[in-house]
Amino acid sequence: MQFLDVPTVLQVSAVFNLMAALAWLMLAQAFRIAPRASRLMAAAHLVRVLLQVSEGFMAGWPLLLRQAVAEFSLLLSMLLLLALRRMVGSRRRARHIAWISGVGALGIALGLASGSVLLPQLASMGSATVLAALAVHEIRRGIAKQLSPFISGCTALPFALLAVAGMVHIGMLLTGVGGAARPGELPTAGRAVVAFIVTAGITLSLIALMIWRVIMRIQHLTHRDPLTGALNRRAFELALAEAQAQLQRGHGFALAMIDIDHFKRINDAHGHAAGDAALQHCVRIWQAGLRETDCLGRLGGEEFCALLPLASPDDLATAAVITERLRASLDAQPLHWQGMALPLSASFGVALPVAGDAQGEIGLVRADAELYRAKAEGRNRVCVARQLQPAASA
Ligand SMILES: Nc1nc2c(ncn2[C@@H]2O[C@H](COP(=O)(O)OP(=O)(O)OP(=O)(O)O)[C@@H](O)[C@H]2O)c(=O)[nH]1
Repeated sequence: MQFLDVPTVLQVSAVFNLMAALAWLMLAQAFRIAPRASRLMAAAHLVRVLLQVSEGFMAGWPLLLRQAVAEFSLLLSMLLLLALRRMVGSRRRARHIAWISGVGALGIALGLASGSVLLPQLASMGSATVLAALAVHEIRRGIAKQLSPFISGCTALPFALLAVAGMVHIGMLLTGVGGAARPGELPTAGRAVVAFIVTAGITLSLIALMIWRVIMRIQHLTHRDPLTGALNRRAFELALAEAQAQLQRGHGFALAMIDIDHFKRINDAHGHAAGDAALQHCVRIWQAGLRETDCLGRLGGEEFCALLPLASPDDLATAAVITERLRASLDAQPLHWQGMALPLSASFGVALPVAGDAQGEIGLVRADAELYRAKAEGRNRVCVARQLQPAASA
């Protein structure tokens, strides 16, 4: 790549990093989008800018100092992994990142102390490579379920490239092939371009993750009840209409209407906050008892409905078993409120939907009638609708 001027590539890279840092800071400060993750990203880019800009000043510095700045900065720029974890909503603790970075930093320090040129480079590149591989894993775990394999693959690609480039670099350091750059020396044009492409790719990947996160947040706000996290009425009605459409294709489901028993008493005796906590408690318990394919909606107040997909369209017995499990689990787990255990129970009405009822209203009315019966028969029970007989053909 003789036609490429390495200092120019480095300058372009520094300007790119500076713009990216400013953009992340703007997202954090002005738009308040994922502020902590955005600030971490800005910091990671600024480290790279400082490194690239300071190369001119460092020319007269002792070799040891130049090498320390170069290797520790590389490790520090991997701060972006912490930002990435936030964006994909990783629930695992970040302790392993601290361990890998700590071992890397120790390796760099020991290498510098021993006067070796190779060891600090191996330590920083080794830990950066492991952290990049870890980033690929976090992306696959965090978003692969919600996005197509192509999109999650594209998002993970720059991190995979960084891991591969890191391994190649380590190989070159160990074998001496390709004359790995000594600290303070300019990299070859090829390396400068690869570093720039990987940096730009990682930035684009993180921007894509940020957009995905914002979309998920908007979806959550528009589809979920803010108090309990269950689907709101509108989202539940959409899910029901979709399930009705699937019914024509032979995919059955059941509806379980739910109403918490004597809920007013909780509000009256312990206050509205206790009532809110009771609603959250119930939803937490029911969500834990439902499968991923089921959905739970809050239709209003203390009234909920569960939509339960069935393997066979007439399988009312399975729906009754699932609903009974929901009833029993709430009955067994009182709400702990200000040192008291408040018993809670709910009544349930189960019915199958009716074909041709596009919005599922008939199914809801039938389940509601069973719920009414459960209340009338003493509450804390499940009542199941009789199966409708298919209309006799003419
Ligand atoms: N804390 C709280 N209370 C709510 C909320 N939405 C509705 N409520 C209350 O829920 C209560 C519903 O009471 P009722 O419809 O009489 O029903 P109930 O006391 O559960 O009696 P049964 O259904 O007959 O067992 C009312 O007091 C509402 O104010 C909410 O979001 N939070």
